[in-house]
Amino acid sequence: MIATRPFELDDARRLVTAPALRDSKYTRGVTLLATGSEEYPGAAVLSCAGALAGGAGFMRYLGPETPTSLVLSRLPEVVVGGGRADAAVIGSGIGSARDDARATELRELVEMDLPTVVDAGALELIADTTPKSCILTPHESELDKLGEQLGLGTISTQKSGRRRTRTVRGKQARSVAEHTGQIVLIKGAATRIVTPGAETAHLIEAPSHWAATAGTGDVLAGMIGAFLAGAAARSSMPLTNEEMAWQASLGAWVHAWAAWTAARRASGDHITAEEVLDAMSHPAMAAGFMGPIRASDLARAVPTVLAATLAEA
Ligand SMILES: NC(=O)C1=CN([C@@H]2O[C@H](COP(=O)(O)OP(=O)(O)OC[C@H]3O[C@@H](n4cnc5c(N)ncnc54)[C@H](OP(=O)(O)O)[C@@H]3O)[C@@H](O)[C@H]2O)[C@@H](O)CC1
Ligand SMILES: Nc1ncnc2c1ncn2[C@@H]1O[C@H](COP(=O)(O)OP(=O)(O)O)[C@@H](O)[C@H]1O
Repeated sequence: MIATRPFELDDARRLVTAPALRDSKYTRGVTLLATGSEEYPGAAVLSCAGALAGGAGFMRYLGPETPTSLVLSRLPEVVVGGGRADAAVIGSGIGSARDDARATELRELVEMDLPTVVDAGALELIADTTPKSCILTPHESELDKLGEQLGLGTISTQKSGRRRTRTVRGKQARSVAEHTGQIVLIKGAATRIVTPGAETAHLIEAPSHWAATAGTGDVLAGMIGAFLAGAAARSSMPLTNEEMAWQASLGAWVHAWAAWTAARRASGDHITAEEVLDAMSHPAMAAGFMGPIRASDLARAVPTVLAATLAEA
């Protein structure tokens, strides 16, 4: 088992910032999203919703006609078209990045010195590019595929029991991180963030399992993009791998608590930021009536989690 360090409320408190007097939409970070496709237009909306919920100062969306008009009709805050950005999110809702009309732009983003979340169909670009400043966000089967493309073997053949699968998955994420030099965030009930060269991975154990529904990974990718853009815009130097990994971990932690908050709201209860803070302070005791959520419910709960995190300690 690789060594892990749980990501906790105090870590989130250190990382989440509120806008200050001199801030503008640009200083809060510009996020570029090249997500969604004619096949999966909904993922474009969900990833943009994740970025907006995470507090993006300015969002650009680059994509084909159907997802573009869907994004504009659902989220008029988003500006359509490419342009200067502090971070990017690519691949969510793209079946195959190699076959996508944006393939050239996607490859450029993978190889640029720009913090970039590489999700779903864009993961297939990693094996035949020279990636730089990327956070790879595979789920288990995408990690397996990526390992295979990189010549590192698969995990599916080695599955035997939950604990063994987790161990093997952690090792596989570590070898992809070391081989590519990029950060790997492996999604699941437990999410791990592995940084190349770092001994310890960050670990987020979800306080509920209601996030296990289609589209929540798209929300996560967008939210991490917004966090990266904010951190990059605040910094006078390019973000280090370590700083990027902290933002990815923050994204996974906020996402897990947003799922918890949305599931509590599904019971009909009005859950305040104060109650969320109480649950986050004593995660082992977090309880209450819960019910099914949609990915968009999760995105809507993100601002409450951020408000709870920003409360005075
Ligand atoms: N609203 C939107 O627009 C949405 C768009 N989305 C977008 O869709 C794209 C494809 O993403 P994806 O994760 O679904 O695909 P993929 O990487 O192939 O993994 C497949 C995994 O599922 C499993 N599996 C398959 N069928 C199964 C079954 N019947 N019952 C059980 N398991 C089954 C299969 O397991 P296997 O059988 O291979 O072991 C494998 O583990 C991507 O771009 C994403 O962003 C999503 O975010 C959703 C919302
Ligand atoms: N059993 C579970 N418990 C808690 N969280 C889960 C569970 N299963 C999946 N998740 C979370 O839900 C999200 C699913 O992402 P992903 O697999 O990319 O789905 P999609 O492509 O449909 O968006 C991830 O953030 C993952 O950590």
